[in-house]
Amino acid sequence: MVRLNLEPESSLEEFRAHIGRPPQHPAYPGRGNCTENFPGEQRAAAQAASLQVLGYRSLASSNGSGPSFSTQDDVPRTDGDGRSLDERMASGEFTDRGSTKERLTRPVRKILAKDPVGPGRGLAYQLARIGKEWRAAAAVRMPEARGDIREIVGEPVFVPLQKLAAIYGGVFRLSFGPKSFVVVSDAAVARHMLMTNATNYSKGILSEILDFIMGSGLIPADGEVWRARRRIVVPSLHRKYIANMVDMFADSGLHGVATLDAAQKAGQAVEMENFFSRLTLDIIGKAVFNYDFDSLTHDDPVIQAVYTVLREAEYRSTYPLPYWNVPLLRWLVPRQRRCDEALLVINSTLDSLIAKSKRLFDEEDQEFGEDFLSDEDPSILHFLLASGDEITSKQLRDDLMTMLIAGHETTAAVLTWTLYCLTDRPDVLRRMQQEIDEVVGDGKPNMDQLQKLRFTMRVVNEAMRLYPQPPVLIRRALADDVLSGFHVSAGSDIFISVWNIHRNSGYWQRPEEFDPDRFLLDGPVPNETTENFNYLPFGGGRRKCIGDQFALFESLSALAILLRRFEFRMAPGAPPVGMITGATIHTKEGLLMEVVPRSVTDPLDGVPSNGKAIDVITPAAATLSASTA
Ligand code: HEM
Repeated sequence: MVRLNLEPESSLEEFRAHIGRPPQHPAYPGRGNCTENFPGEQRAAAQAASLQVLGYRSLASSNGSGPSFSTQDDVPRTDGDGRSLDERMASGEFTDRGSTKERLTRPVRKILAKDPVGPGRGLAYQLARIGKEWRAAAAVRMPEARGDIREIVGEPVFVPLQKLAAIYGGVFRLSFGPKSFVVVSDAAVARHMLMTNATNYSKGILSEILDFIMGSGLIPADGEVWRARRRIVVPSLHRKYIANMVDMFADSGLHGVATLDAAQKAGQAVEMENFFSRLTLDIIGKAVFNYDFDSLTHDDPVIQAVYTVLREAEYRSTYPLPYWNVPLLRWLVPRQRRCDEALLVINSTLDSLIAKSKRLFDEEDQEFGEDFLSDEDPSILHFLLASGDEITSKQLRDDLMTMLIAGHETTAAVLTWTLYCLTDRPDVLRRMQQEIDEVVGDGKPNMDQLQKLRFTMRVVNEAMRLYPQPPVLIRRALADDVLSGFHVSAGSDIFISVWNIHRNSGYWQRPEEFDPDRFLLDGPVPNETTENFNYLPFGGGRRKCIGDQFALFESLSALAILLRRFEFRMAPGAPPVGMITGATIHTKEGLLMEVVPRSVTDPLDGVPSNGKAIDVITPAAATLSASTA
């Protein structure tokens, strides 16, 4: 049961008037309409309309007409009085009411003003004057939504944040009792935090949550440790390394083809989120430490351990009480014991991989070029060892673990949501297949070919706009700052909602629509710079993703291989896809698809190839309907 009590602290209209902005918020044009000069009911209706504009794409149900798209619960969450958040917002309940003190003293002022004799009227006048000051003070305070932490526990957090941003604007405070966060949905503010004034922001809560798993790896690290590690790790993903990896991407993709073939022959639908999770785990294992999880074929304790800690990190990021910091509870609570056991499995596996790589490196007896590439071990681990950096095993483990996690579920989520976006856009799918047929055909896609898949790339770019992974970036202010005119104190925790920025009708036309053509085919591949920080799929500034090129080539390769060989349709009776949040956006019920071999004619020689895979490495074994969670 959701108990919403999100009460604004100051008046947005007053704020806008105060700083002389037009009443229509530039980032949320719908807002201006719904709050300006409207009596209550009209305002409520206008708010409802603006929520619809910002609301969710509601696709038809999955039985043949596409999956339905829902929030965490398919039934709208309701308050104690039975009303949903949407209904309560539409009723105008959250609309700003200026200063609370002014509001509370207003009835007294009115009574005093009726005093026929002088003193009451004098007091009323004084109260009115003070009330005006209170209202003026409220107008420059950051808008504030107050609530109950339970409202967002278990719900995809970016969903209520989008609704609240529609009311409170591009920068507002979200408070739960004594805890509060600043929510940023404004591209200019994001640019300020990520680039112009990036040194003022640390990873804050994220470092605290990820400490048990990534230690001082690049994602949670801050300050000098981060600077030193970034300088050393970034060169490991150089262009020659990625070119080297492209062949491995193709081999893994073809391994995936064999798995899908087997599922299809057995008449089984395939849960594609799970499939992509396994495919990208296999790829990142080889890329980072030359380890073949082979999770497409089987489950083993290491894979289980990886998922146990991943889910634990997600659980901790939304659980209000960090009881796992209490040693006794950590031992008493079964899920915490399981997590500790999983960490032991992972750490000892990583330690033995590091030892093996060191051994190989010592035996190699060869001079490396600047790229430190080795045929025997082309991994990032080898690079880090060969580049001669003095590094502790613990730091090495933290770096590897960070890249394993950063590069795995993000790419899996991008592929999952790309495929999802295609489920009701056969026209887009056909154009991709045509491009893939012409450029790659049945072979293994190489780097040159992948670079020519310009339309396929735009499809991935657009899927990352609609489903950014992660949907929210987390920061903590190290010193006081001013965001969009509002004072933010040192120590404030801040969420940059990439989801909101990517779906903002002030930045994007028809923001809820999947439209790969919004990015010009002959233009540059869109990124935060080309799109003026309205588009942040890989973040921006000095903490920008270091694996963006790796991930884009990996995604293109997987799509080129799979879409050449198969048609993907929602499986009959598949549950609604839904969304839940973790570090990335997960489906709620999986993306259950029917996989049908594709019949194609090779555009080069006109011979039907039936899209058969060349060089299938391993016969398929896994049934991919089991959840990895
Ligand atoms: C499509 C896949 C991927 C997406 C969407 C993605 C997204 C992101 C984003 C948004 C950030 C910035 C986080 C922040 O500012 O708080 C980030 C950082 C990072 N990513 Fe990626 N990533 C992907 C793939 C990869 C891969 C394949 C690797 C490694 C091989 C990787 C390694 C990292 C690392 C190490 C950081 C931290 C950089 C730093 O703080 O200095 N990512 N990623």
